[in-house]
Amino acid sequence: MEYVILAVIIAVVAVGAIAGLVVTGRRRKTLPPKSSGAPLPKGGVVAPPTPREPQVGEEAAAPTEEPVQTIEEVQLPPVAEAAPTVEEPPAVEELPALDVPEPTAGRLVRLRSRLSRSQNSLGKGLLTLLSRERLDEDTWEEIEETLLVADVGVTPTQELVDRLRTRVKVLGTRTPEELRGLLHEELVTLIGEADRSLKTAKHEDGRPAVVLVVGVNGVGKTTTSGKLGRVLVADGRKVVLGAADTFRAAAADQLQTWGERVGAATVRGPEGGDPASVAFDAVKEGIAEGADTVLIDTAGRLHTKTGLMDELGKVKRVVEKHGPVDEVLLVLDATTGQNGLVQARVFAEVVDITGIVLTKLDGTAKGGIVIAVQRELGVPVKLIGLGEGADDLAPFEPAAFVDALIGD
Ligand SMILES: Nc1nc2c(ncn2[C@@H]2O[C@H](COP(=O)(O)OP(=O)(O)OP(=O)(O)O)[C@@H](O)[C@H]2O)c(=O)[nH]1
Repeated sequence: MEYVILAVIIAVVAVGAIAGLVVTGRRRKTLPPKSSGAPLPKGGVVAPPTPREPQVGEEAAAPTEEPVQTIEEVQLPPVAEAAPTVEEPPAVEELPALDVPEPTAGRLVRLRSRLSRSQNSLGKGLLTLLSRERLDEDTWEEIEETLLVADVGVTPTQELVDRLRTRVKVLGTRTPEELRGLLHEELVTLIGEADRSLKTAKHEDGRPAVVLVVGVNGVGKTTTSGKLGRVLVADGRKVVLGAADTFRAAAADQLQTWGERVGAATVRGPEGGDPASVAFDAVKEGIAEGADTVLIDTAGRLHTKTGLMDELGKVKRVVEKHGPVDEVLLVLDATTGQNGLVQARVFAEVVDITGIVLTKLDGTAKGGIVIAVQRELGVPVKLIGLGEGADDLAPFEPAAFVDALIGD
């Protein structure tokens, strides 16, 4: 019996011990993992903590006070505008290709043969006379006459003959090369040095240079304005033309055609309109377009000096409301000789001429007018017209001109 009681006690103790072990093992398994020191996931990005579920018995969080909007207050997103209807692109009008004017440098050399009439009478004529074996008084008189007929003018002719006489005497025997060199030198000296550049560059304040082209009708004024526009375009300038010769609609058409060929805009007014107003508008347009040069063709169809004075004076005054005029170019027809000089004097009294353009030098033996007109007015010849072609206007260079007259 004592053994039975002992066995029961041992059994109870054993069961108790086993039960204790099972409970401890279960508790260990439910312990939360230690958060501290846990390694970061690759890339160093820590995921945001997941919100803790509210537990029963915990206080509910106070509600956030969101303003309640009425239906009227709700802003609706703007209604997308109706997609624009796709318009057909306008038919592209075929524009005529613009001319590319010839470069201005070396034009006189290219056109030298156009001076053939002056070459024969003035250049070659003088050389033949100077090459005579005996230079007697008669020969010197012939030399003088040749110069006068070529319109060199009385005073310059006298000067030249005197210098030639002295130099030929000093020279003694004369070879054709020596004579050519001597005559070249003396003619260039007679033409003289001057600033022949055209003031056509834009001003520092952005205002375009303004060039007035003046002269009587028929001298080639409009043609010269057109050709000069091309010279400027060839030199890289942006040009606006002003057709202030409102007496003849054809003159404005003519100028516009010249402009269109090189992409220069032309400002014109009604036929018979106020030339000063067209000139003013042309400069205004030039400023608006950011042009380098505004070239204004004026009218010369005036029979009285007072009329001319009034009109040209007004054009200049009105244009100068935009700023000073940079060049006033007087166009003269070389074939009219002394008559051209009379016109030049009248114009010089009305406006300050800054340069002369001698046209039609290709059609005359009177190339000496270049010397006479400069002397007469004290204004340099800046350009010469050597034909009716678009690029037959050349900057005047004395040495190249004399070369062309007497040959190399
Ligand atoms: N041979 C030659 N003809 C020229 C030259 N310059 C102009 N002409 C011609 O001279 C003629 C008259 O030229 P225009 O430009 O109409 O003369 P304009 O002075 O403007 O005359 P208006 O417009 O009537 O006032 C035209 O047939 C031109 O082709 C030149 O250098 N050589």
